[in-house]
Amino acid sequence: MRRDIVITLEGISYKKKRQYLLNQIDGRINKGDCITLFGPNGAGKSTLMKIMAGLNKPSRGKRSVQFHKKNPIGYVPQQIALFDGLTVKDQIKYYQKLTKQTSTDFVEVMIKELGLKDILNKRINQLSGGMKRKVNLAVGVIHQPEILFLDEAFVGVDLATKYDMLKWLNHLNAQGTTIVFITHDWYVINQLKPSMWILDQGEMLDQVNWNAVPYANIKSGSNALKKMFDVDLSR
Ligand SMILES: Nc1ncnc2c1ncn2[C@@H]1O[C@H](COP(=O)(O)OP(=O)(O)OP(=O)(O)O)[C@@H](O)[C@H]1O
Repeated sequence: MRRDIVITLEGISYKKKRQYLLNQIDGRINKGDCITLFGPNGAGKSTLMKIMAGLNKPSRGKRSVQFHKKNPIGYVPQQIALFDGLTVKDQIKYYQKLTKQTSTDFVEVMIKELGLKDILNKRINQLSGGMKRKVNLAVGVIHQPEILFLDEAFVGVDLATKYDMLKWLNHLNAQGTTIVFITHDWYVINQLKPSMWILDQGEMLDQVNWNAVPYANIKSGSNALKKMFDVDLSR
């Protein structure tokens, strides 16, 4: 079955201070895809994600999008962007209003699935780092985006919290939300079962399914990238 294309990237390059941070990246994201941008520190993952999300303009190349909603993108940044003094409940209400999300059903299901009920009346500055990540995810998807970008959304999250977040993401993906994420966590990759776009030093080396990692073409990659693959294979 042919699925709708959401984003197409053709020959995307990104230059900063005469240095190419991304070089000739091609790719296609279809509706309902789950994709991880994978590679060592400094590979260019966050830079590429920002271009995909329309937050950065490429120096060269073309990004085409086919969106259907008015507010199609959800972007959960590495930095937690919440108001310290607000309660979780008020935080959710604030973003609900801001994004004109009128489906209280969706918000209720999210609160239940993400396990936010017990912390609704807590202020953000009373929450642990992992709990803040959960709330950060909740506000990032509150408007039911067509495509969700997650830049290292699981840093410092314990396994129980991760379980809730992954269950919710799998649920959204099964409902048709396209997901693109960055993580250094193999557990997260194994749970979300994504296609892996393997990046190193601004180059796209291969695109493989998560369970075809042993066959990925990383020959021209750095030692750092090779070590990352060794870690997986020796588990
Ligand atoms: N504004 C900028 N000016 C100059 N260099 C930059 C800028 N932003 C990023 N870089 C450089 O571009 C490269 C890619 O950065 P990017 O944050 O995209 O990598 P990443 O793969 O997401 O890394 P990490 O896993 O550490 O988050 C790095 O070498 C970084 O130092």
